[in-house]
Amino acid sequence: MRSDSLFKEALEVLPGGVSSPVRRFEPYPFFAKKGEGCMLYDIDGNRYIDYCLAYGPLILGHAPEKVISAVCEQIKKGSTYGTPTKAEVELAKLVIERVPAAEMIRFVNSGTEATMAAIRLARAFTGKDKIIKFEGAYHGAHDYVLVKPGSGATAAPDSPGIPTDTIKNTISAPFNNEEAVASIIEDDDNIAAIIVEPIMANIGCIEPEDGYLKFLRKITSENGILLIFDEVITGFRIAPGGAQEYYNIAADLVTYGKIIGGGFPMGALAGSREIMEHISPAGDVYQAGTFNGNPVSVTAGITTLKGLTEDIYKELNKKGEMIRNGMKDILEDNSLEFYIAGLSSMFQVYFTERRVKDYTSAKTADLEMFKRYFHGLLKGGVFVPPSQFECCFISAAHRKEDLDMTLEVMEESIKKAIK
Ligand SMILES: Cc1ncc(COP(=O)(O)O)c(C=O)c1O
Ligand SMILES: N[C@H](C=O)CCC(=O)O
Repeated sequence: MRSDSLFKEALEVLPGGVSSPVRRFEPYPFFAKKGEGCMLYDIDGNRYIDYCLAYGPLILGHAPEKVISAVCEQIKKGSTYGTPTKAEVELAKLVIERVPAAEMIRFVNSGTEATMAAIRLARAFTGKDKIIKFEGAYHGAHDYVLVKPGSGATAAPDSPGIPTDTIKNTISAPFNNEEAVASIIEDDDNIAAIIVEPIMANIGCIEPEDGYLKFLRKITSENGILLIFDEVITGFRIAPGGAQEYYNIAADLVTYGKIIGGGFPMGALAGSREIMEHISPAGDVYQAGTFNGNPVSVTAGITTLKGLTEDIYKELNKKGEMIRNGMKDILEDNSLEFYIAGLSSMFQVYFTERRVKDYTSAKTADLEMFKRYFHGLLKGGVFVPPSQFECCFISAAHRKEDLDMTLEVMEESIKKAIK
């Protein structure tokens, strides 16, 4: 069966034909058959150089041998136990070694669960109710954070079904704007936490301006507010210690997902002992999960973190530079207005004359042009996330020849996309 027919069947049984909204694109999404290294294969016989990488977790590429063999060994011994395991302790130590501000960690099943638990913990710890999040930031699909969100919810924000009583505790602010945050805090002494994606990767890819994260650190510390870094994407991607290491800032709480599970479902929240010991059963902030610390995901996480050597980070940075510089050259040669964003192994292009620094400037991008660019890439065998408001990722499995080929396809697709 081909993707077009399978999509018709899927529409009958899955809302919108997919299991997560971002996966849908027009006229129909391709259905994956297998992934290998940096390549993704569909059931129609096509092969794509993959820069979506399942929206970030696959930093070592698809099906890395060491991860797969460790997971297979684990599965033979059981898939879940409902008891503690030695592996959880090992993974906790691996994270804590890499992230100095993390002294304890709770494993959960997704980034959504991680941010939900972190916000509850911050509220309990501070005795305050409200949170500040940034416009266009995405922290998962739960009620506390679906206010001016990014990712798939950019098109239809502020989902129905969320009580107004919940939403009133979530204040959204423009990113990279010190005055906006300062004035919210000045007017309201009931703020428990600021939650921030240190690099906003769910509205494309937006970096913090110089000093912005330091400003957030300072204003939160001075006002008894916890600073939560949502590192579901940046964690273990831009440096072993994530954005905290990259920007040299210690957050009070940090949330993880994606890479920490080595391609299997997992999330986590971490922080100082003083804060984390409020989580049940050490403390009374309830957090629980049948699959928390699942041994299969934990095994994949351990193998992945151990595989992320210094050399791999250096290579990832180089590959990112190569793609970003190559794209700049192509766009300049074609006299297009554009903004190339990203660092390390993250990148995105916006077809706009504006410098993209927040939700409002990101929204000035030409979305029709992006659509044509996306379809051109797909036709040429390159898969990036189908939305302007997602980030592209490079893995350790991408080789120089894959990047060269990608730039050729990008050039062709951009030429065709210009109207
Ligand atoms: C920054 C960020 N936080 C939280 C989430 C939610 O993670 P998950 O999809 O694993 O629930 C995501 C992605 O989905 C994310 O990019
Ligand atoms: N942008 C989201 C995560 O980073 C995409 C994943 C999803 O919601 O399916």
